[in-house]
Amino acid sequence: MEFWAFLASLMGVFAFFQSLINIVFPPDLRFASAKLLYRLCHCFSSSCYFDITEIDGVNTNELYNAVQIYLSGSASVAASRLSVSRPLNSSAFTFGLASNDRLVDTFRGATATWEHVVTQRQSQAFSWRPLPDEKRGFTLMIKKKDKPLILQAYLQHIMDTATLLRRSNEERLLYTNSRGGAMDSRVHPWDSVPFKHPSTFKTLAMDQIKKEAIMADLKDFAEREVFYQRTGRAWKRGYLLYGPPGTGKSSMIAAMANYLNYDVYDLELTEVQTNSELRKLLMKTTSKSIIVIEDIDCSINLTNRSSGWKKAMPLYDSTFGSDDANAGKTITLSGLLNFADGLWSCCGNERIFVFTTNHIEKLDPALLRSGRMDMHICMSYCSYEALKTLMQNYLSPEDVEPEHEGGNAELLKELEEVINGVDITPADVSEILIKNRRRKKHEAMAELLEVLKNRAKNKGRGGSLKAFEKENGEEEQEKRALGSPKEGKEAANRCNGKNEE
Ligand SMILES: Nc1ncnc2c1ncn2[C@@H]1O[C@H](COP(=O)(O)OP(=O)(O)OP(=O)(O)O)[C@@H](O)[C@H]1O
Ligand SMILES: [Mg+2]
Repeated sequence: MEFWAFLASLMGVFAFFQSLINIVFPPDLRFASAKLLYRLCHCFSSSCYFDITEIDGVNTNELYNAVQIYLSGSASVAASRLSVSRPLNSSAFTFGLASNDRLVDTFRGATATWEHVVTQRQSQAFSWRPLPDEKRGFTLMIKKKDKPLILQAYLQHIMDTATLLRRSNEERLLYTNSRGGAMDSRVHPWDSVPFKHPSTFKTLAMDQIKKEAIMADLKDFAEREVFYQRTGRAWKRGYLLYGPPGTGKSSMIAAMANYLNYDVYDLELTEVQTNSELRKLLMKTTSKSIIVIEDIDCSINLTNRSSGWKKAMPLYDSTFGSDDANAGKTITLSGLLNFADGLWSCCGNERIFVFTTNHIEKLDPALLRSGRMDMHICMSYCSYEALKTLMQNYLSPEDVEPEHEGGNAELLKELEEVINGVDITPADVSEILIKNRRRKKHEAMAELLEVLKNRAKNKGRGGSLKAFEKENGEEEQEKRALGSPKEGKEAANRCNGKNEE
């Protein structure tokens, strides 16, 4: 009984104080005073907080991704509750901090507490820019006294560690631009899968001098951040790969990516509607990546910027009005050049642009002009040197050594003589070797020789690539190897092994 009387009097006191607060602080004032109280507490608090959200305005926040990777390393040992995932096609498990869970990290004696904050986004009735359903972010809490000492260095340490972790996992990604597929394609315009192309410079069949020049160029690019900064140049490089189908242009891109450990962005230009869309895609690529536009002559008409070219371009045929009327509504050559070369191309660092084409003669001179693409690389028909690489790949290394016991020397000599007069792509040679791989090695080589001889007989061509190379001497060869910019038609003729008209 006494207990109930006590409880009743306690509730009476509570009600009295509540009505007193209501009288002294009207609702407006109450909110303001709560805010004031919060600020006061904050002033006297010894901690400070930083929010790192997944989406920063329109851009994906690179720091958020870096924190996620960085914490995934320590999360697996330190956190009590983890999210574990295995991305599609990936070979590794990824640990992450579960929603609203915490993890304590230390850096140079200072303590940093991380919290992964995931909240539901309020449903959007209509939006020009649909956002994901969940709002994700990390909150970093550190002591105020540590702020000047560690903040800059700690965040940089996170970025560097995340890069290292990603590279050591060798989980590089192949991105492609999605359209209409994903609901949030405006926020995440790139879809990605792990990049696992096995092509390397070792397996790539081409002339050794050319190959080494390209590798040296790539290495030089990747190692010369200071040079680019000192000379005021954007840290990017452009390569134009041209040549007949099946000569290894795509394989070369994969070899480049594997050599430098870069991600690959395969840009499908026909999926991009406007120049501004192109710019946005570019903004959402990461550093240390290769941005590829394959078959550039087919993706967009780049022969001429005058009105004549539109007729030839089914993609734009009906949609085009006057240039002015359509400015900004369609993708144009100048938009593409800005993408690869203009101010926008510099958002981000250490990026390589690669364009490929089977028809260099169709490209606008603006795209070929000196300095636009740093290197023009002709991928041409199979030379004897390239043939040897392919035989090493598909047969065995010893088979291409003439002095090898059991001797394929005769066959090799004949192959060398015949291939000089035949235009055969590495893709065709690969096919023949794959088809015959179950047979004895010398039988596979004999089969290849047979095919080459037949081709030489049927074609009876004089102006093969090799003949052309011999005619034009070493100097010309070298220029072509490094691809000094030149008119497209001229370059195409050389690459196709024809004499200039
Ligand atoms: N230079 C090469 N070295 C090694 N393999 C090659 C080479 N060229 C072609 N191949 C083989 O032929 C296949 C097709 O080559 P690839 O796709 O790289 O040619 P491409 O030049 O990109 O052709 P396209 O112009 O049709 O896109 C590859 O899978 C590879 O096995
Ligand atoms: Mg290709």
